[in-house]
Amino acid sequence: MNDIKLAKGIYWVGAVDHDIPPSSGYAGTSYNAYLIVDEKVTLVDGVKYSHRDQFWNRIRNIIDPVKIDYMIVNHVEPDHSSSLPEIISTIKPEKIFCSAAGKDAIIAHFHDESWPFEVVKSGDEISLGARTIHFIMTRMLHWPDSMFSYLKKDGILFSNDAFGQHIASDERFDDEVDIAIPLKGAKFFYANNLNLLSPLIKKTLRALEAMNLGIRMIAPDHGYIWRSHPEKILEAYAEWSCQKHSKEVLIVYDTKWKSTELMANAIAQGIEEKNVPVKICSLKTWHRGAIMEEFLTASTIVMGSPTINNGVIPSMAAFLHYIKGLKPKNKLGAGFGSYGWGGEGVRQINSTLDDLKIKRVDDGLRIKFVPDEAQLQACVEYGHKIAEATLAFNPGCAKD
Ligand SMILES: Cc1cc2nc3c(=O)[nH]c(=O)nc-3n(C[C@H](O)[C@H](O)[C@H](O)COP(=O)(O)O)c2cc1C
Repeated sequence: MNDIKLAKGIYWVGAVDHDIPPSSGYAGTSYNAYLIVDEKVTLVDGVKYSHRDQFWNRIRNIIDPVKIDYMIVNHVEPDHSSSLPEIISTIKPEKIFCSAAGKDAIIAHFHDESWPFEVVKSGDEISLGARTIHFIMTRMLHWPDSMFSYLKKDGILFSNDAFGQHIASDERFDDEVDIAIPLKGAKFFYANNLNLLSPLIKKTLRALEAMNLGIRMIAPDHGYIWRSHPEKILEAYAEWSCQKHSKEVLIVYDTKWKSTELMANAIAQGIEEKNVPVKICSLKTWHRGAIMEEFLTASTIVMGSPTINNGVIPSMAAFLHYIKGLKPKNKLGAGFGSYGWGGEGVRQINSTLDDLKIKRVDDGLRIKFVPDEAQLQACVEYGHKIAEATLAFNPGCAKD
């Protein structure tokens, strides 16, 4: 097993996981942990318990684990911390550095108050010998305990889940692959985990800039390490947290007997006729996470559902619930669907758009049972209207 070095004396000692259930919406991930060999040998974060063998083998390849003095816990979510009891009992660290909320969360997970906690706050520094670590609290990004650890001499920011990507790969660094690959993974991660925290992310990015740290590398807890292009992911986060988007429409729908599908296709035709890019995402084939990844940078969402039992079809109900939690801002929306009698489905879509303060094109388009030629033409014209509203929609950067 070859050592994977970020810089002299600084190693990746994480684990790659190809065994993620398809329900997650991504094919695999890595749990990134880091080892700094200095006078005080320091471990930054752990890995998921199921993948600890890879982690221990990597560490043993470099040093006897009992020689580790310090443990830093940047984030207590179990994919990084479920190996902690075994790590602590094996290495018996002199100190465990974490935030105040991190200490609470570690105790609430593992119920052992005797561990040698050393609570740190923003601006605190510890010396490892030749190197110094500077701590930056990033509360609620994305858990209350989250913090960054910045290795000053080497300019490496250990950023826990921020800037991460759920990708299982043989390569570890952004410069070993096409940069579009880690950026796409980071976009999925942001859209599905962080979008609701965008105001806080903007604030954190501003604070990081003001600190003028001279970051040379960003080492997240998942996916590729931003070794050569840290500026690319910082720029991407600045754009995503502003909820900047291109003029593009997503049609998200489901159908039982295909009438809503006929409507979706005709609406898409109308949008295309006005030269606005459009993607049709059937909830039967698209994972909600992939839809949110697209929606992060698309201006307009058009959601379609038949009315089933006085509401939307269950797959759309699940999607509306999901999108509500992620709080997209600065967007335009519309609803449509086929119905038999009451037609409440479109009203339910409208109500979610209103709750999210997504600007509605209008009250939506409903068609009784199966659309005929004239009704399909009305759908094409509805597509024209959505495209025109999209072209006229220029909201700028989202307000905090
Ligand atoms: C189980 C079931 C429940 C339904 N409940 C309603 C309802 O409460 N209100 C309504 O307007 N239509 C209701 N419908 C009728 C459908 O909305 C109608 O068949 C519609 O055309 C289906 O659209 P689709 O072809 O896109 O699936 C129901 C249909 C089914 C199969």
